Formats: sequence, structure tokens, C-alpha cells
Amino acid sequence: MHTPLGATTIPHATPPELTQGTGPHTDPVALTILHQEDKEEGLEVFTGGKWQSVRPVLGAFVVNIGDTFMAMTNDIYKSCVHRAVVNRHSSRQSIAFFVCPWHDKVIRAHDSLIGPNGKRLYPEFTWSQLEVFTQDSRRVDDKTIKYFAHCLSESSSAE
Ligand SMILES: O=C(O)CCC(=O)C(=O)O
Ligand SMILES: [Fe+2]
Repeated sequence: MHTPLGATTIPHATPPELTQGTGPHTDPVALTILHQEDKEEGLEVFTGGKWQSVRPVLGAFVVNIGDTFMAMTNDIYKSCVHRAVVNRHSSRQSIAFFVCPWHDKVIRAHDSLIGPNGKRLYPEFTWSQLEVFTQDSRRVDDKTIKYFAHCLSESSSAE
């Protein structure tokens, strides 16, 4: 696994109507370990049909499940749609460690996660393939990983 580091600073001088924050998305990586640097709220997760704030807790990390981890666990663990929003009163800073497999490692759910009659929900893939796919298609939402799996299956059956 390797961990590129991302930092987001949303300055309060920018009017909220002119900024997007990060926009709703799922993280394509395996896990995101996020530190919300100050007490300013902004991270929201879409759950139970609505956006809910993930309040910063002093000294705590937020661990976010990404699409790659979802595939590695054959959907036992689900990635979540989240966003970072802004407000007009104060700035907010967060630091994210994106934990992803090495580029050429084949990602395949372990047999113990499939069950006797179940099936593997994703074809084998590498983090490189998913990374390129998300960057090319510029989409990372709750449908991306399924669409990626569909495209991979199509291309291997055409061979
Ligand atoms: O700033 C945050 O709290 C979240 C940022 C985020 O979702 C990301 O970098 O993927
Ligand atoms: Fe994210």
C-alpha cells in the first residue's frame, strides 16, 4: 500500500456560492485517513437519505472506506458518498492520506469473502487501471466502481 497525501484548505474569503468544496463523490482508493485540522465543520456524508455532518473530534481521524476496499471485500464494506462544503464565516483545513494498493498488485476479493453460492462481484483489476479510469472519465460517484467493473468485463470478453 502507499499513501499519497492530500490537503484541502477552503479559505473563508471565497463566497460559498462561488465554490464547490469537493462536490459529492466516493473515494476511489482503498481507505482515506482524514484529519480535520480545526473545529470547523464541513465534511458531510450522505446517509439515511440526507447529508449529515461529520463533526471534527479533537485528536481523532475519520477513516473513510473507498471503492477499492469495497471491491476487495466483495461489497461487504461499502464506500460512502461524501462532500466537503464551505461557509462564509471561517476557513477550514483538512489533511487526507489516501491509502491505495501498489499500482501493479492485482485486486481480487479473498475466497473467504465470497461464500459457497456467492459470486465475485468485480473482475480482477489493478489500482493503476482504476486510477486511470477515474481520471479519464472524471467521475467518481457511487456508480463509478460498478461501471468500471462492467467496462473491464466487456473488454475481457471481447478479447
Ligand atoms: O476535506 C474533507 O473533509 C474531505 C476531503 C475529501 O473528501 C477528499 O479529499 O477526498
Ligand atoms: Fe473524499
